[in-house]
Amino acid sequence: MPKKFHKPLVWLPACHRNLDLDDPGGYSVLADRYALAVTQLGLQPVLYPMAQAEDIPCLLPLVDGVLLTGSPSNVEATHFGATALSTDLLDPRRDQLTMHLVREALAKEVPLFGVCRGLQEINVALGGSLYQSVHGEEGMLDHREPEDEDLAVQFAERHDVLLEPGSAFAEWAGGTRARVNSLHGQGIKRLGEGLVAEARAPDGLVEGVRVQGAGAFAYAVQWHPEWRHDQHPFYQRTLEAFAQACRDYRERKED
Ligand SMILES: N[C@@H](CCC(=O)NCCCC(=O)O)C(=O)O
Repeated sequence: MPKKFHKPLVWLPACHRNLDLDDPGGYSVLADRYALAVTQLGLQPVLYPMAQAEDIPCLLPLVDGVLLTGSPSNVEATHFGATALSTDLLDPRRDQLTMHLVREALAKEVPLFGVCRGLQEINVALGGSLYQSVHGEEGMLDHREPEDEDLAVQFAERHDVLLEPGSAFAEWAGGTRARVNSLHGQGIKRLGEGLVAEARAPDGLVEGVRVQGAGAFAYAVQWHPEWRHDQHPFYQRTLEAFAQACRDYRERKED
């Protein structure tokens, strides 16, 4: 009898990039920092390349959590009733999968955590909308990273977030204010159905949400807790809470 793999499996949907212009086929990619963070939490990342929405009923039962990662690509504006900017880097295959995966993970009470683009995907999948260029909006900060700087600067803490008193975010942060990084041009405009804003940037932009009434862990953040999480207690405790939810989910599945 083959030994059952002991680590909870976490699905990290791929991004799709044309890394080699001589190879129009493109590549399914996952930034190692997400996979490494998941591994360091004692979980096993899985990618499922080429997975499509119709595969979700077969693939979702195989995993114990879903982590929607960030990506330089934008959620296509057509998903929230707007027109994509000509400058948008898009990833329609990722969108097509995650718009369904969000709803099915919530319906099946599979732990769900969204990071950056992942927050935006959850918001749009639940009927919300996005600012396409937060920095172009009156009174809003520029939330983009300094692209010409090295990664340590790009992912450095950039602004405070104000955390809802009594929220899980405040528990993980040990207070109602925390410093976070910021690497995004889109942002939540209208909240999706059932989302509760529990973290906001100084300009009021919603940067942390909870899915109200979710049967399992269901949170999303605009910042990147995977970045050097071992040096940032707020990031670490957020990720550990997701990991524990995946372990609990797996134990319930095995009962
Ligand atoms: N493109 C969207 C989402 C931004 C995002 O996910 N940034 C992460 C970039 C680093 C990485 O690849 O993980 C936006 O600009 O809002």
